[in-house]
Amino acid sequence: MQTAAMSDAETMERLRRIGWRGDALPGDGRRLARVVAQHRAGYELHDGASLFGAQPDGRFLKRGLDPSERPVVGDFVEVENGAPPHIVQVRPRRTVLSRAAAGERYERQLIATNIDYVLVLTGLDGDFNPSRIERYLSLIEDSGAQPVVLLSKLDTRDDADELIAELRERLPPATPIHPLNGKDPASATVLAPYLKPGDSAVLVGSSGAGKSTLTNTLLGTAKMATAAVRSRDSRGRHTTTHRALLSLPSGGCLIDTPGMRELKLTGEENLDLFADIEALADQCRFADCGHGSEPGCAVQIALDNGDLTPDRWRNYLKLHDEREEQAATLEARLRRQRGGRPIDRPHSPRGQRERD
Ligand SMILES: Nc1nc2c(ncn2[C@@H]2O[C@H](COP(=O)(O)OP(=O)(O)OP(=O)(O)O)[C@@H](O)[C@H]2O)c(=O)[nH]1
Ligand SMILES: [Zn+2]
Repeated sequence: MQTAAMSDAETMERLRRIGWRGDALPGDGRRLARVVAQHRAGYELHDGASLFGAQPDGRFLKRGLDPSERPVVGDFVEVENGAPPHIVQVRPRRTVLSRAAAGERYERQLIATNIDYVLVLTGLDGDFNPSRIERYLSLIEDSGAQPVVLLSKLDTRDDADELIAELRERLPPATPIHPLNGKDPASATVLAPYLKPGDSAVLVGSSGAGKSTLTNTLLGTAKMATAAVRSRDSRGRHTTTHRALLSLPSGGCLIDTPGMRELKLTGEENLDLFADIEALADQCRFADCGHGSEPGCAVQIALDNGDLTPDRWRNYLKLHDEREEQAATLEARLRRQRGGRPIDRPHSPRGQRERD
């Protein structure tokens, strides 16, 4: 009995280092593992001790199954031993990062699950772009994961304080913002609260922002290839060799999948960060106000009296247009697929026309 209890405790300890927070281990000779990658040929799993390949059970392959029920990166799954091992069950997810996707019908595509913190990394160099950070935040909203904004390359800029202050003004007050030097271990210690045992984090941001550099600093070794940034556009080359799950010395883990790195807006993200502007637009005299020269336009009034800054309005329009464009592309594609019949559009933020 004693040995069995010991080995359960050890198993639990190992699983905790790859982000497991539950307490019940599966019986029936099954074991628990985490999905770290998905290939055409099957899944790559990690059980806290080693990586191994696995196939999904037949029921996951059934046609018509809601794709969100299939195992995805980040999932904790129960595995039955065999040659090869089989995934027989997906454990309940604590968070779900997803994006809109075009398929046979309009649906969400899962990017990763059981992520506690999304570390949104932006360089304080030419890469610095507050609107892009806002767009990342809108993607993370409703996922259950907490966004954390990281500003790298603090050491390269004398006027960083101004940029940071500007950003603090724009972002929701609860969003943590940490300026840092990704090459300096002392500077990266601000991340400790997000990388405790049982925590899962992902690092997202444009190429060259410093993801590999920061990851190496957190790992305490130079395991990932980093490339010199071309000075003209601050972009690095895509040199990261793919490793999906990294256990950090601090006890937490970092999930690093190509899908996460390519996190993009797709047309269904909500615009809650601009809820104040949406509320303003609802007050325009005309339900279909274009917010140009219409009489009684609440947006123009707010712009005139300074309640709304031109910058924020521009950002809103940019995000809005991007979203509309993506939704339209998606709609056109879906319409082609179903032979020209119109479909229900994803919810549009410009609902004024429906107002009476
Ligand atoms: N001075 C300074 N340079 C940094 C910092 N973080 C990253 N760099 C440099 O920026 C360049 C790009 O960093 P990477 O870590 O390769 O960027 P990445 O986000 O992983 O890029 P991809 O692999 O293309 O996605 C490298 O030359 C780093 O040395 C920092 O905080 N300060
Ligand atoms: Zn208006």
